[in-house]
Amino acid sequence: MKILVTGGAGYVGGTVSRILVAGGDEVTVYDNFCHSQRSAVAEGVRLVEGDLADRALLEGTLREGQFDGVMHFAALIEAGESMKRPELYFRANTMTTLTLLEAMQATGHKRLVFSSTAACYGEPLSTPIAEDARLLPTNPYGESKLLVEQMLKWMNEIHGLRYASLRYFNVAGAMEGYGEAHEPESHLIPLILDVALGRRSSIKIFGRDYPTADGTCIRDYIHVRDLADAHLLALEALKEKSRLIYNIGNGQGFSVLQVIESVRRVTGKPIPVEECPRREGDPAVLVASSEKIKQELGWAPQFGELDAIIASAWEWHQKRYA
Ligand SMILES: NC(=O)c1ccc[n+]([C@@H]2O[C@H](COP(=O)([O-])OP(=O)(O)OC[C@H]3O[C@@H](n4cnc5c(N)ncnc54)[C@H](O)[C@@H]3O)[C@@H](O)[C@H]2O)c1
Ligand SMILES: O=c1ccn([C@@H]2O[C@H](COP(=O)(O)OP(=O)(O)O[C@H]3O[C@H](CO)[C@@H](O)[C@H](O)[C@H]3O)[C@@H](O)[C@H]2O)c(=O)[nH]1
Repeated sequence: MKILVTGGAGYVGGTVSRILVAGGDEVTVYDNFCHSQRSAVAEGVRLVEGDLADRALLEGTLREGQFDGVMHFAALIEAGESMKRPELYFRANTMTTLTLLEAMQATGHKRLVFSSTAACYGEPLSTPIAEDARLLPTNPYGESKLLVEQMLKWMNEIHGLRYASLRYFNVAGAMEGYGEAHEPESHLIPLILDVALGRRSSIKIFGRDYPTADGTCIRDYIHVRDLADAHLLALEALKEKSRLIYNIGNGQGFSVLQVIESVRRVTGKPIPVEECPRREGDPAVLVASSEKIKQELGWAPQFGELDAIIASAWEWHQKRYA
């Protein structure tokens, strides 16, 4: 298949484009490198350097490529930053996606896999969270993605756009030769691994006063390889189905302190911590029910154990900074 991958120089888009290329698909990456490096682009893909806001370039790329599907990863991704600069997130995530949808409509592209997020749910009323749970984001990042989901619903109903919205929980881990390196890094696991490598002196714990057993936030960590598989299944399913919404998580929650303990076990390094106030906009607990995609598409994640996910990230992190 011919696939357009927006944000293909990033962590998840870079992983998925490598898997697509390895499977024989023809991939075009569209990225402006605002949060990534050119060197992260997979070998064997065509690269278009550009901003999603550039309607003419986007439309030209689509018209020329005549893709079988679009995978849309490009976005700003920091919930914490979105609490300080909400306007940035609505422009970068919501408005640019509208530009993409318009360009797809103008060029006859009908299949989209969209990177949505657990942040659409906000503070859940109960866990694990199913897809029909209340959608009430606690930060503008989540809202910027929920607005896209609402646009997608109407583009589907009125223009027949076929889409899959995958609500990822916390993505982690690495595959052979490629892993998580955000620019700049704000995510818990790579930051703790930096401490293990001696690149940082300690890890900040954002909040010890949450209503959880140890007082720190709980998240559901999903291996990037398993997440990538969900994308391939969703793209394939869109040949038959027209509107898919799925949670992608492991169904098990780990607190910030448990993640730090896991890194200590896996790396054998002491990890000094620094207790800090809460980061604004963080929900206390986000744990997925992913039964729907398992039942409907036969998704079967391979990495159930947090230690295994972290071990894969650790292997890659050490090589990257060797
Ligand atoms: N990493 C996670 O835990 C997680 C969880 C839930 C959802 N998501 C979503 O998954 C997607 C990928 O996340 P990631 O972790 O790979 O992030 P990332 O920052 O590594 O990748 C995003 C890529 O998009 C590019 N980009 C951003 N804005 C652009 C624009 N306007 N035009 C062109 N390129 C642009 C960046 O340069 C970068 O290469 C995002 O949509 C994110 O919201 C990620
Ligand atoms: O230095 C740090 C960094 C993070 N945290 C905490 O660790 C948890 C995980 O944080 P982080 O790794 O930044 O991820 P999230 O803020 O949970 O967001 C991720 O996971 C969401 C889905 O759950 C996605 O929507 C986002 O794109 C993705 O960044 C949160 O409770 C943070 O408060 C710390 O205590 N110290």
